Amino acid sequence: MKSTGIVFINLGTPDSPDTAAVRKFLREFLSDPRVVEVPRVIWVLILYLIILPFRSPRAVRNYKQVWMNDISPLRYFSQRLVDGTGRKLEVDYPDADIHTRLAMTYGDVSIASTIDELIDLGCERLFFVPLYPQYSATTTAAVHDQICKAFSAIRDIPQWGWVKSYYDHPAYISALASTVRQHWSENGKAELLLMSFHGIPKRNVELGDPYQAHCEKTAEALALELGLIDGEWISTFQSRLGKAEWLQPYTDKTVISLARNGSKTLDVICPAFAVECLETLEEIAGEAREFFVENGGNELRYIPCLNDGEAHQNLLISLCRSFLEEKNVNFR
Ligand SMILES: C=CC1=C(C)c2cc3[nH]c(cc4nc(cc5[nH]c(cc1n2)c(C)c5CCC(=O)O)C(CCC(=O)O)=C4C)c(C)c3C=C
Ligand SMILES: [Fe+2]
Ligand SMILES: [Fe+2]
Repeated sequence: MKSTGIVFINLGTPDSPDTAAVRKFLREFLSDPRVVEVPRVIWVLILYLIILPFRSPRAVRNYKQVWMNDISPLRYFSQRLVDGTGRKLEVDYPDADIHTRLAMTYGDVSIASTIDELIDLGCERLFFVPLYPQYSATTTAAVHDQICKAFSAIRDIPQWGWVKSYYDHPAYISALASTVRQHWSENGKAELLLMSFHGIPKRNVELGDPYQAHCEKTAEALALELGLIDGEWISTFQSRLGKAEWLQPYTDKTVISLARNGSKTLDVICPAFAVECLETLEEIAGEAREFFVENGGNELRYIPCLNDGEAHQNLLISLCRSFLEEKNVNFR
């Protein structure tokens, strides 16, 4: 088998929880036209005059709350996930020469430099796995853009493939269901399971982004797998930015209204996030929990992401399998 490079890609994260690093990360991320589809001239003004000066200090405070010694949770768990999956791949494919890497869409390590490194190592085949179960132009297409941009500077492009989405993959749904069952066995079952997905602007969906439909399919498949009936689960969208309408119902408003209407216990899972990050640890396990309790709830129990668990590693290997086992590649 020809040497194969497998690149798992996550969003990116600041190098440290200080103003300079957070500003640098937000500037790169929020300058991508895939992420913010506002006319450039207007957006540059908003970004440099409002978002970066006012959001960065708040983001720094939030990142400080979740930082793990010298590393962000997103980088820590993503790296462990990729290292564990790489070790498993060596066992599953002992005769193959497979190199696994973690790359980030924004910040280090970039997709372009990872591609260069793998080609230098002799990889003739490359496979990319964006760690986003649900496709969105804001995340998955941004990864695709960078892969193609990197290849545009390369003369002899390797054979390559990618995973577009895996929102209803049986191994993904069953891995999520196992974490929920594990949580129930340790903590008991709350009155309601809330599945909170990262939001995107509503307009993106109206323009054809399939993200909302993918999230709904994940939520329905997970509820079905867990045997939950209507009224025992709900799905919502978190992390909105700016004044425009984002996908609804909003997680924060839902958590508050559930508590005000008498809910006492709530289990929350964030299926769109492969690993823990600011948005799960600070926004859900921190802020949403406070909202729930301040408004009359007793307990919001956060269910961890799939992180570097074995079920997640097996899922990623399933996503790579057809590419790894393809026999008739490079017809030349
Ligand atoms: C799960 C998929 C994600 C989608 C879809 C997504 C869309 C999206 N995000 C923003 C703005 C921000 N996101 C931020 C953090 C963040 N976003 C994701 C994932 C998705 N984003 C992750 C995994 C993280 C955490 C990164 C980390 O370091 O832990 C942030 C920065 C933090 C903050 O200030 O809240 C912003 C800003 C937009 C505008 C958008 C779609 C239009
Ligand atoms: Fe985001
Ligand atoms: Fe957030």
